[in-house]
Amino acid sequence: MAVTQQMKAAKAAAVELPVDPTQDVAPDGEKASEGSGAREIASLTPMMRQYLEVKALHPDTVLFFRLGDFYEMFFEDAVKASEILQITLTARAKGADKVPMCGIPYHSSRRYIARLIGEGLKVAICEQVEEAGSGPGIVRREVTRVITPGMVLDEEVLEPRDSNFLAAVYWNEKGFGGALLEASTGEFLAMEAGSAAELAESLSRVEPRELLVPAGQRNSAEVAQLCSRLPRVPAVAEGEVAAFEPARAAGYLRSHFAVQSLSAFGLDDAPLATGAAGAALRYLKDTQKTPAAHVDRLSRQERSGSLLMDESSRANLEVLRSQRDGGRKGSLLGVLDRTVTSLGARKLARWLASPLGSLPEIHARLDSVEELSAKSVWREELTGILKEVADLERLTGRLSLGAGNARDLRALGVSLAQLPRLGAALARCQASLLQSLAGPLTALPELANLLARSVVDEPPVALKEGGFIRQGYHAELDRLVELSTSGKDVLLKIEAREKERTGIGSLKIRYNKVFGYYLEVTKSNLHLVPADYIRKQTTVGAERFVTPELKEHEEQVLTAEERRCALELQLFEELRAKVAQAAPRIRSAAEAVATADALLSFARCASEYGYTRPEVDASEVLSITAGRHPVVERMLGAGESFVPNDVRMDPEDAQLLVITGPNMAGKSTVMRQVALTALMAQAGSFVPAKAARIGLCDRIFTRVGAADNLARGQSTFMVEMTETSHILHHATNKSLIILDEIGRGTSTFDGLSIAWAVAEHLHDHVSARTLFATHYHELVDLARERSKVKNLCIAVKEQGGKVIFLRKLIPGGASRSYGIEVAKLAGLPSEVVGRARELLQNLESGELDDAGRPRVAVRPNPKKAAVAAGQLGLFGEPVAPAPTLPASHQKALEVLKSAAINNLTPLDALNLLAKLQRELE
Ligand SMILES: Nc1ncnc2c1ncn2[C@@H]1O[C@H](COP(=O)(O)OP(=O)(O)OP(=O)(O)O)[C@@H](O)[C@H]1O
Repeated sequence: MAVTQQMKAAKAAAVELPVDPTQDVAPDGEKASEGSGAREIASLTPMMRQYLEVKALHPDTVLFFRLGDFYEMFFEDAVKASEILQITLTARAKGADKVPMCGIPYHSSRRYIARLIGEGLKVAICEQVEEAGSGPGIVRREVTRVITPGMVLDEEVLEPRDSNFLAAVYWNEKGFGGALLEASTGEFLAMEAGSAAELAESLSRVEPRELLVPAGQRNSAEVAQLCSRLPRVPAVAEGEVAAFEPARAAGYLRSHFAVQSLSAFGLDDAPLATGAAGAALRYLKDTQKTPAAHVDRLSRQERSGSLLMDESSRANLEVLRSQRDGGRKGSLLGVLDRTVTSLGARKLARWLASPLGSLPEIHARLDSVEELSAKSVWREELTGILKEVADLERLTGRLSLGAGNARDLRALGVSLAQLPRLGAALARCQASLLQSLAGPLTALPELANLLARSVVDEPPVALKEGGFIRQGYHAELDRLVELSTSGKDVLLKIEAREKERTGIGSLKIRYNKVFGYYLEVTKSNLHLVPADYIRKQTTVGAERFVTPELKEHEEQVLTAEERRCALELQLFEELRAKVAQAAPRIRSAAEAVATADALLSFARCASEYGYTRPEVDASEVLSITAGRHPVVERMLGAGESFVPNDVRMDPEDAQLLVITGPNMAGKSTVMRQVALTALMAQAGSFVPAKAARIGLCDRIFTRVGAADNLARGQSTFMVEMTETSHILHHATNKSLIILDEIGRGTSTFDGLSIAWAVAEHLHDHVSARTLFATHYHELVDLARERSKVKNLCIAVKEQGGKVIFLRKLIPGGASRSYGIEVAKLAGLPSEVVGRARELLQNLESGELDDAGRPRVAVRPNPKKAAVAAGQLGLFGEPVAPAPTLPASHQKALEVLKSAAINNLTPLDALNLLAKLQRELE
């Protein structure tokens, strides 16, 4: 029977069935036939029916159905999950209709959830919401929350050093609106943009994990455009169309934030951003089943004010991830992230993804880095304190949401206790930014004290059984704890006394839910039982008794225990409310911790990697002395060293640098290092150079390599041209452009023409600082025509027939590409290399064919050529009537004949022969 049919049938009918959940086929074992709805339903247990009802409400999720200590998955969910999670797929049933199922233990569910989320799936958690046996029928179960790639609160599912944003988008003919919401911290941003590309640029800074779009739009052209620019978004979810509707969304946001107008958030004139923000917040509340009290702020994000970069430029420059495997290793972030806290790590990633656009802010960061890099003792001191600070943002988020436990309170308390020390250390600094961080860090002493006094050092994970409130914090709790512990002691005393009184050595005081505490006497000792024992129950080998004294103590012990747990829970809630109240102050402190940690990380890199402070100003100059590539220099093997290079760009005479040089010489490396140096400087970091002057850039554009977007349905050349077109349309005289081998995706002449025209346009109309690497050596001639074009090349030396890469950038154009030498180095078969050399020689002779193309020799088939030559009488009389050749080829024939006579080079003769052969074929 088809699974969906079974599910549909379950929805349609309601029949009481046997209780055993494992028996999900008809009691008689008969196979239900297709379409036999009622019988199919009759074949389900109440549990399976409940499952199917819940699943019908959450069809787009993998449903985790709680059964005892396991989450079980059934039907397609089980098939999918067992494959992804690599767990055994079993079947529950008898007969032919087997229901696929698999399960995972409740206690280790988080890592399984993380894997499913990582695949872009949603997981609905269905829990038992009442005690077993507390009502008639099977226990009630409900979905308590839905975890989606963009909606994660669980510590174990979240990647500590990565942000986890949901991006909601809404658009109409006027433009695009977006909202970014981090469920675990409550961070909430909204923005508007003129196009999908512009919006994607803003969203990409935080690498959102999920895109929320209005229902029915998943496959729209707009979503396709956004997704193609946000390649790291693993999932697209749809939300109710009405939730995006601006007026309704505005009402929803006003009521959530309890404000009259959204003007304080900068959203009163931003209907598209409002629509996206309203839908994002609703999605959070719907999936997490929470009022989302921790989302207590919303801010409008403006594009201006930071250095803009689109996702593909960020990817080309390997800012956050390496292109090799998408990991941090091999990326700029991988090198510069020396942060201690997760807060700092996330902050640093944001700084690199979105460097600053304002000089005072850049200088403030640079001042801080300068001070910290000079004082290693301070760095050590600050690092020591930061090691004690947990993820304040996420802890507060969890606790404010009502999802945290006593361990979170403890971790928060310990962290808060460190903050005044951190504040005091920062207050000693000279740099104004560092000093300004001290204030928020010293603003929470009461909460730190409260948590230190109230929560034990090592609280249990579960709240239900108490045991996490510190002795001395609450008098009534202390009394109850005393009562329940002393009550237990009293029971032990009673047991010892009764053993002695009765002479029954095996007498035991035991407990069960039906009788509470009782005295158990084995059958062989019954004759010793005193008259005041009241018999309660007989079991196989023993009898159970109670006494009035025992019952009185039972009352004390049990009620004290119960009241103690209830009181601890109440105290926990009170503490949690205090944390929620202080959330804005904790967040400011978290922000200060993150900033200090990120600055410290920059300082550590500056001092350990030999970076220098860049001069950043409002000019359009970009001048780097002895610059290095921050990542390549750290990846070189033992014995290798990075060769530093100077690059100077100036609007007067060096605005466009044409860089030529052999393959593998280091063209891409030098261009990327210039872009990364500018980016690092604007992020507030020192740079890998002896000296650097960076005129503030408004954007960095790159067109590097053949980013293969075939998956997006575009050819490599089309992608190249689309990206180039984007650059030509958006670059300004403040931009920095990196163009690597423009035009290489098409034929030589087309490519050269395009490259030339692009360079001319950038020089004449855009005046952006441009680095242009090319293998078209003809472009070197542009410098003769355009005053602001400078030629640079990377030096190589030929020695003993080998090419030695010197990696040094020198003035002038390269004379050769050495592509064949590189191909040889790469291990191409010697036969192929030899043939390539032969062809190259021919091409370089500059001879053109009849169509005006450079002539490429075709290696003749010796046998056919001999026949052709014989037919033409080349070596004497024709052996057969010569074919009539068109006039153009008569000339070739003449040349060939004279070649034979005049002993021209064998290569020329062969070429002519080959040409003739082609004609004859
Ligand atoms: N300045 C340098 N010092 C040391 N090693 C370098 C330097 N520049 C480049 N390299 C090394 O040379 C390798 C090739 O450099 P790169 O990819 O920049 O060459 P390219 O000229 O762009 O080559 P192609 O034209 O084939 O794309 C790099 O991976 C790096 O390991």
